[in-house]
Amino acid sequence: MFLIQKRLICQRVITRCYSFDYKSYIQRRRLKKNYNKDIKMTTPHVHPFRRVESTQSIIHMHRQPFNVTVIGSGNWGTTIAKVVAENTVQNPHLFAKDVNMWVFEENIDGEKLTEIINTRHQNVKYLPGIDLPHNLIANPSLLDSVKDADILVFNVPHQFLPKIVSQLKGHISKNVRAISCLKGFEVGAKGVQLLSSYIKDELDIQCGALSGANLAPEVAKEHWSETTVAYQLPEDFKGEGLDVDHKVLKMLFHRPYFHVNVIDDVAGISIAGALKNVVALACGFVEGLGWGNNAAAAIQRVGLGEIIKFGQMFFPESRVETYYQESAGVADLITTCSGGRNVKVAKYMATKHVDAFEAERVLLNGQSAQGVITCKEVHEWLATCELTEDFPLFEAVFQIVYNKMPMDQIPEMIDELEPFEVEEDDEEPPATNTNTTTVRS
Ligand SMILES: NC(=O)c1ccc[n+]([C@@H]2O[C@H](COP(=O)([O-])OP(=O)(O)OC[C@H]3O[C@@H](n4cnc5c(N)ncnc54)[C@H](O)[C@@H]3O)[C@@H](O)[C@H]2O)c1
Ligand SMILES: O=P(O)(O)OC[C@H](O)CO
Repeated sequence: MFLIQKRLICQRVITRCYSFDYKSYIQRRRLKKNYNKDIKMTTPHVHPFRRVESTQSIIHMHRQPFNVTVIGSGNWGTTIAKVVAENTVQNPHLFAKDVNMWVFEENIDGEKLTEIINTRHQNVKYLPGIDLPHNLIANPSLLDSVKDADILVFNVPHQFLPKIVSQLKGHISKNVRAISCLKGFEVGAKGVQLLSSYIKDELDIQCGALSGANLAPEVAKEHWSETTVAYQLPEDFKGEGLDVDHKVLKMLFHRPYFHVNVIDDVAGISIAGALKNVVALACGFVEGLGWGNNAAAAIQRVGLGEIIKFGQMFFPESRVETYYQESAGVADLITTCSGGRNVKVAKYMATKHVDAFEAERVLLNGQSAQGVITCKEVHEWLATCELTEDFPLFEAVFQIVYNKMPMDQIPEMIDELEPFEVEEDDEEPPATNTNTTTVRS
């Protein structure tokens, strides 16, 4: 036995030494191992295209690395810009190092926010206390920030999106690709639209989405979390290595502390991300009323049901599995209902007896609780379809926020109990023998 083993080892060593280049074999194994680890660590020398023995590998193509611009610099906008800028430095073959971040300019104690970000490398207003990479360049001009971009990452509170998109119209090439990190809907002449579809339609560019259980302050501090990116290859996809695909997106967003799963269900992750903010407001109301964890859990249960129903009814292309399998689904619902801004605003409304806008003003220092706007958009859409009664929790949130409905009426509003009817049966019940078990063949 010992002899056989020894012979096998010798054979392997000989094969490695003489039949091919052992060093490159080890190198390839290392690259493959890193890639298979779902790119847990990204280094300048490891990217998915280099290990592929393909003539279309990115190192053979005549394309410059992708330029990335982040549009938005709020709490999440700045956090995602940090994530992206860390990855562009580490993957110079794939991405241009400098990342432009469009900043809605404002003065902070006499200084421009863009100047503060570019010199002190902190967004002192929207992400204080977090050091930003030096290759993240704040730019107050929207058009200048996008002029060389291959990839646009949209990340603004969604009420500002239409104006931004209208300014961009006519200035963006069809070959640009985009990811929307926004949570909300656009309700207008086209009915209810995903924000990624809105961007796609308005700018004529392919757009996916990023959404997950991602409270920005935790991601910014590099506490581990997961997210979901969803993207569908466009009809004019240029090919691997020449265009944005799932691998490129993973390289752009995945960090050791921010684990990315890339799928193609753009609708599923966007619906879940938008609607969980409405559910979080309801959670905040019952928390503010002092009703405790059971009430919050009940709200989340009903809320998840309405989220899935909304998806199935209006976006049948969304997949039910996404809601429970992906970070963008139930995980985001849980984290937002535990510690998000929507729940804080709603709790403050309940305890201080102020409206949502006053609560936002007092608590958020210019940030936005997106559920406040989303519940109105959802109500408008459901009212148009005469379906408000089918979504009693969403409707209750709207009525509380905009029509001062008392919060303690939520349980009655969402009560689903059907009246229990006893069926009259005149027939004799069949004789049963409780000691026997019927085995079906
Ligand atoms: N913050 C989070 O934890 C988080 C996490 C995941 C997703 N999101 C989503 O990301 C999106 C962006 O959220 P955020 O947290 O970055 O924003 P935010 O709530 O921090 O909003 C502040 C931003 O809005 C900008 N702003 C103010 N007035 C403006 C105007 N007139 N035009 C354009 N911009 C203006 C400010 O300059 C600032 O950049 C939202 O849809 C949100 O739901 C947020
Ligand atoms: O702070 P919120 O309530 O806007 O929620 C933040 C994120 O959407 C959580 O993923």
